[in-house]
Amino acid sequence: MKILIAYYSHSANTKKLAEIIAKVLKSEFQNVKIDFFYTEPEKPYSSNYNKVLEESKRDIKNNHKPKLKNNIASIDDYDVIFIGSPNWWNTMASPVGSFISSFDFSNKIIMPFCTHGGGGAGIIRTDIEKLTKSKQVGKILSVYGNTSSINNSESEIEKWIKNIKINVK
Ligand SMILES: Cc1cc2nc3c(=O)[nH]c(=O)nc-3n(C[C@H](O)[C@H](O)[C@H](O)COP(=O)(O)O)c2cc1C
Repeated sequence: MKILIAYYSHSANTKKLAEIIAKVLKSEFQNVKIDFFYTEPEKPYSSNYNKVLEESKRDIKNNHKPKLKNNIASIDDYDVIFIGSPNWWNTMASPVGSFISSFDFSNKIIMPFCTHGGGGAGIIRTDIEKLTKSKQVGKILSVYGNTSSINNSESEIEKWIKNIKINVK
C-alpha cells in the first residue's frame, strides 16, 4: 500500500500529528510505503500571530489559493491520501486548498485530519469533500493542538485508521 500524507502546518502541531499518523500506519500495515508532502506556500504566512490571523482571513474570504513553493509530480500511485490542516477560521488552511486544486482527487480514498484550538474540525471535512469531489472521504481525525493531546493521540489514530475502507463512506 502506498500512502501520501500531505499537510500544512503553521506552528508544527499538524506536522507532529502527521508524523504520529505515519508511525501508527507503519505499525498497523505491513509493507506500507509513506511519502510526506508539506504544502508550503511560496510566500510564507507571518509568524506574528495577529498578522497571520489577518493574512489567513483575507485568503479564506477571497478563496485565494496561494502558489506553492513546490509540488509533487503526481498522485496517481497513491492508494490512500491523508490530508491534514490546522483549523483556520473553521476551515482548512489555504495552502491545503492549493494542493487539492492542483490534482484530480475524484477517485481517491482520502483520510482528512486536523489540529485545532478548541473549535474541533469545523467544516474542514465538508470543504475537503467539495474541493476533491471524492465520494471516498473518511471520517476526520481532529486533535486539540497542544503537545500532550497530540502525543496522546496514538490510540485514537489506531481506531481511526483500523478500517480505512470501512470508515470511508
Ligand atoms: C490563522 C489562525 C486561525 C485559527 N482559527 C481557528 C479556528 O477557527 N478554530 C480553532 O479551533 N482553532 C483555530 N486556530 C488554532 C489552530 O487551529 C491550532 O493552533 C492548530 O493546532 C495549529 O496547527 P499548526 O501548528 O499545525 O499550524 C487558528 C490558528 C490560526 C493561526
